[in-house]
Amino acid sequence: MLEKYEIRYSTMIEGKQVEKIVELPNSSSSKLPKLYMYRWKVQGLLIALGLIVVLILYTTLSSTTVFQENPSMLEPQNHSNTVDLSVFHRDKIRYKHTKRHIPQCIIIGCRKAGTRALLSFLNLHPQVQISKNEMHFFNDDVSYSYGLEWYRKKMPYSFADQITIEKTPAYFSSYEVPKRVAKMNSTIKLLLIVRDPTDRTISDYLQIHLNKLNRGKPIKTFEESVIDSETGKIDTHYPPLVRSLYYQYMWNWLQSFNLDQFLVLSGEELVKNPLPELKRVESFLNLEPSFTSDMFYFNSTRGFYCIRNMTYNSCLRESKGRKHPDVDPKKNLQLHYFLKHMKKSLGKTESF
Ligand SMILES: Nc1ncnc2c1ncn2[C@@H]1O[C@H](COP(=O)(O)OS(=O)(=O)O)[C@@H](OP(=O)(O)O)[C@H]1O
Repeated sequence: MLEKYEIRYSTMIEGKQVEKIVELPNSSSSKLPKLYMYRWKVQGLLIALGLIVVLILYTTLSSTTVFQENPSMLEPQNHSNTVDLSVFHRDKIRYKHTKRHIPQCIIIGCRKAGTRALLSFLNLHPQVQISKNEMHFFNDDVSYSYGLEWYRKKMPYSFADQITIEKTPAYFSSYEVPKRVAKMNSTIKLLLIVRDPTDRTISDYLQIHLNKLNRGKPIKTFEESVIDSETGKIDTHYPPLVRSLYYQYMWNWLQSFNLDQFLVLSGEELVKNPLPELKRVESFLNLEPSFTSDMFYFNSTRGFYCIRNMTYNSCLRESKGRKHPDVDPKKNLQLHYFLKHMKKSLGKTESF
């Protein structure tokens, strides 16, 4: 610790430069040296004060703003479709009094049928909050073992009058899932989007094929994958094929839920024109009519409808809408008949 303090200064005495040193006394009456002695303590105190101010600001702000897009909350009394949603719903604002809720609606599948597009479009509705990630809660034993509270905490914040929607396409083809979902909420609403089984199978194959290619694993053509090289017959255990047998999964779901709890949507219709399919969802979920055609535009480069926003337009990632390999099922009679059988499965499922 410093005991002595001195000030050095130069001055001119009789034309000569003279340097003078004045020693300062180390007494309690000297304020400058005292402050200098305590400068670390003073700095520490200032930093602590700064941190307290930041903490107070953070707690105040985080309790008043949330990542919510909700025009109905901005205009609580006005739920009519005359509200210009393009003005409201795109602003993400965090609100007080929001909570994480267990989903009241789940998009259960099908894989590769347009589940991401459906979820993203539904997210435009002011009364909808979506879980952006696939949760795989009901089909993964480890996740399921964490319990419902774990699942709830993964959900986005929402207002009491909003619906939380989760999508995990693997739910549809997982045997255990219907029972587990029913145990959570036996009156839940379920959205199922289906697609022509042949296209869905090829899309599913393509996804697996590209994953293998990325990991440097051996790859096969579509035909090599669906036809067993030893028997020359259709490999009825090939997962992409099995996953297109919608009817058998639907049967399993109907053991746990009533038919009126499902809304079956068409993947093809969603691609052609999303609005009518979204209107069907709106009325199925008893939501205020809010979807309008100006929310979407057809992007000719992508070949799909995309979301029109006030500040930006957004399409789904490039991995959605890949170019399919040239498969001609008619070249293989067995495959042709198998796929025909699958189409019947689609017909039965769509009639639900
Ligand atoms: N608007 C829009 N934009 C892009 N893609 C669209 C859209 N609507 C539907 N689709 C179709 O969605 C298919 C992917 O389906 P999923 O999102 O269910 O796939 S996944 O199971 O989540 O991997 C994807 O399948 P592929 O064409 O086989 O890639 C698309 O055809």
